[in-house]
Amino acid sequence: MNNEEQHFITGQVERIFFQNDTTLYKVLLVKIDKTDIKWNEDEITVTGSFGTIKEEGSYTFFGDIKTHPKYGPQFQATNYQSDQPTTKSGLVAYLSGEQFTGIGKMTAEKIVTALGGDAIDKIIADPSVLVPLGINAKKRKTLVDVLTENNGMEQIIIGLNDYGFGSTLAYAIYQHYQEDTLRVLRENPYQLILDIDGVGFKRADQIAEKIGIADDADIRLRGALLEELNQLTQQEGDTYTAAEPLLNGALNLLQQTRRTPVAPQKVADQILALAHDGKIMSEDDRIYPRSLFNAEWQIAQELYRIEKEYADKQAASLKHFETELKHVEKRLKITYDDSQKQAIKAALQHHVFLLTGGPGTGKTTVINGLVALFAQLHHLSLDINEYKEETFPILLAAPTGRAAKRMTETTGLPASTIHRLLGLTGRENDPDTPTKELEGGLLIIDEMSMVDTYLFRSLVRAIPSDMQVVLVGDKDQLPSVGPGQVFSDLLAAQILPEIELNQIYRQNDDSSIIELAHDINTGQVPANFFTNQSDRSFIACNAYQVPDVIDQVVTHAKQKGFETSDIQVLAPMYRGAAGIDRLNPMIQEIMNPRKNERTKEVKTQNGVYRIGDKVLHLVNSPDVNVFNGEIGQIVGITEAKKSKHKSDELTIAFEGNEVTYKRSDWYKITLAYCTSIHKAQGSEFQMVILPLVHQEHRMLKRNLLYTAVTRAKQFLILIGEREAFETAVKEQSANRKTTLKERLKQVFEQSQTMPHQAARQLRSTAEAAVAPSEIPVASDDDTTATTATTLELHEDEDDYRLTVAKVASGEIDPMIGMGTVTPRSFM
Ligand SMILES: Nc1ncnc2c1ncn2[C@@H]1O[C@H](COP(=O)(O)OP(=O)(O)OP(=O)(O)O)[C@@H](O)[C@H]1O
Repeated sequence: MNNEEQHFITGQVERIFFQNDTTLYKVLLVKIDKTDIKWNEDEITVTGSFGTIKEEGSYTFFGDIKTHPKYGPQFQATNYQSDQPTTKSGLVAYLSGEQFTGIGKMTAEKIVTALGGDAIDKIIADPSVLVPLGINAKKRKTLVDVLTENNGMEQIIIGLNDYGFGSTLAYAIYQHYQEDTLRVLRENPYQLILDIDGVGFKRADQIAEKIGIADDADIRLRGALLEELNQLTQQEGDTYTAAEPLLNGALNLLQQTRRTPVAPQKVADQILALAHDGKIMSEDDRIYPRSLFNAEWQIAQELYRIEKEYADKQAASLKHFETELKHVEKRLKITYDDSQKQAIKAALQHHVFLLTGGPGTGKTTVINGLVALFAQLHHLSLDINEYKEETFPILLAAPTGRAAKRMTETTGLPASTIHRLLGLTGRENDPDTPTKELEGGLLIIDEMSMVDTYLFRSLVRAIPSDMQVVLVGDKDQLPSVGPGQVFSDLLAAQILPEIELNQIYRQNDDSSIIELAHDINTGQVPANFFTNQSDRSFIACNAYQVPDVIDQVVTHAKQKGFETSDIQVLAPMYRGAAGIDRLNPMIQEIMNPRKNERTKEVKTQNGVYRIGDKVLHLVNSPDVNVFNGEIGQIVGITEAKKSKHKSDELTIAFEGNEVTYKRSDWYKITLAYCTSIHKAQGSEFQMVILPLVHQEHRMLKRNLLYTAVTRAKQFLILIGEREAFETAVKEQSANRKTTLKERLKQVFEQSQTMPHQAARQLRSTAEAAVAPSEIPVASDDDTTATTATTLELHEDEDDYRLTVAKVASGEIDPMIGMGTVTPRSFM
């Protein structure tokens, strides 16, 4: 319960105005019997998280009156109880009601006469009380089932309300544990950290404290360690960490929530215990979340399986490669250079082949030639209409919707996201979710640099051993948002055949952008970097001047006829004077201002949305075929009173796809006039405007700048501080900590297999980490003392955006499940 003053309303539910099927949130109209609030009418709207609510049922709601900005005063319930009928007639009416199929008034009367006013409690406690009443087994079963279901769920929801969970989380928790919910919460609330997306250590610890779990209880220390291990790997994109940061981080987390120091030795003991139980894995001085440890091994083993099983099989006969390729060249009107030819040949000869190259080096051109030649050699038609019953034998996929669409456009063949290909919804909590097995002869994956460890593991598992696989990407681009750097590890291992294309083709005399990108990659600031060219320019200014300069540039571009979709501002961070949050509303005012009183707009805590606004989708939603990073345009606004769902709605057009978002879905979108560079991976724009300033020095890395620059098709406008650009060119992007390369070597060269227990050297590592001088112990007046690692911002700021959006929309409670967001994120 919260600490605010609690009031109550007892009454009958007259109508359920609204209920959300995927949360427990409901809006009810209640006829008041009794209350301690001042209210002049006999009805009131009550909102809150409830289990099954029956119209005409009698309930007591606890909470307080709150004024909703739109709907006015309502009673916001933090908890409730069902006032079961206790009068004889009330009970009879209830038990002979619709939900008790087959129970008539006579039977109900018989029960109430025999068992009295607390008949329901008696039946739930011991169903055999019905036997002497001569009620047949079928009816007895109905009675017991319906009563336990109604009451069981109700008790659990009431319990969850008691712990302060909002409707979305309460629903997720109930869905996961069902009737075990309250037992899990009582026995080990920290279990929720592992099982429920959105519950973090702090939240679980509040519950644990309430139910008296000791400061140094093993489960508490383990909860902190597991959360810290996940945070450390997720934030940095690593697949493992070391004992020392893990121990320090966990100690810090433990101290932050309860302020009582815990002996480092006790926490170190729990690292050992977790490793012993196989909950975390360790090897040498590395400590892995179990799922990532397994995923790296499985990737290596699956690739080995594919390679080995294929070795005996006959690859396509390449006797007449040159002649066959000539036909293809003629048809595609191209002459492949030597390395492109080699790439096509190698892809046809090998089972798994890696192709990398910078922008404009002909990767797509090679894919086209490969597809054509593969079809020619296997006598396959590339006309999709000829495959009515059978699956199309060439599978093309990319990690994002937009990259998949580009593949379709450039090859003329169907391409999908990897998620779609595998039948994943993107909402899977468990990275180990089983997927479909793939069918076909050739699989080509583009934009491989964006594929993370988990997704790649799912992909390779689904590949049958008679399928050839070609992985295409640009190794110098930013790595995936999720953990790992799969593509660069695969290349670095030098186990699988690979070719790098170096010759730049997409270039004419006027274009200097691609050349610039390649220069950036060498780590040299080119002499003409800050000199204006026909297709790019540099405007020097400091962080505080950036918005003004962008204002002028965008206004000018609009006057010149550039459309909203042509102009893309890309920035490294959300916050700061030159950050995305500052720039988006400003550009919105230029590109899509409020024209007059009648212009429709809806307000959110993050600003306003209008028809015509460019918006970014922040999560994967395969159910509506919209993916993380896709940009759409608002084409409709429907007010709640006119909408079927009684919620304000936005209709957004994505390429060839219109989707309606209820207000509760708005956390999935944000304005997209300016987006993060990470979100722009896999997309290209006519004009890219790129502000970089020194304030963002943590983010200024070569691969970030390279990725941003390579998004520009026609014009590139660099804005900001010279030294920020110079830093970005010079700062080699730090490699992520991963061991996929080693696993590949272990499996391919030494025939090793994944060990079941890897706690070998952990004891000494964990003990060594317990060096008291290195452990920050917050003093009483220093609740913010923390290690550098936990306060560092995530390289991928997009997690921040999603979390803030969720908080703003009420989807998540700001106190819980902060994910990668740290306290500083909210400053
Ligand atoms: N051998 C070649 N001869 C002539 N033109 C070529 C050759 N190879 C590629 N090109 C042309 O160069 C341009 C870029 O090629 P392509 O799109 O295949 O590169 P890419 O590596 O896929 O680029 P990006 O990664 O930027 O999409 C295309 O216009 C293509 O027709």
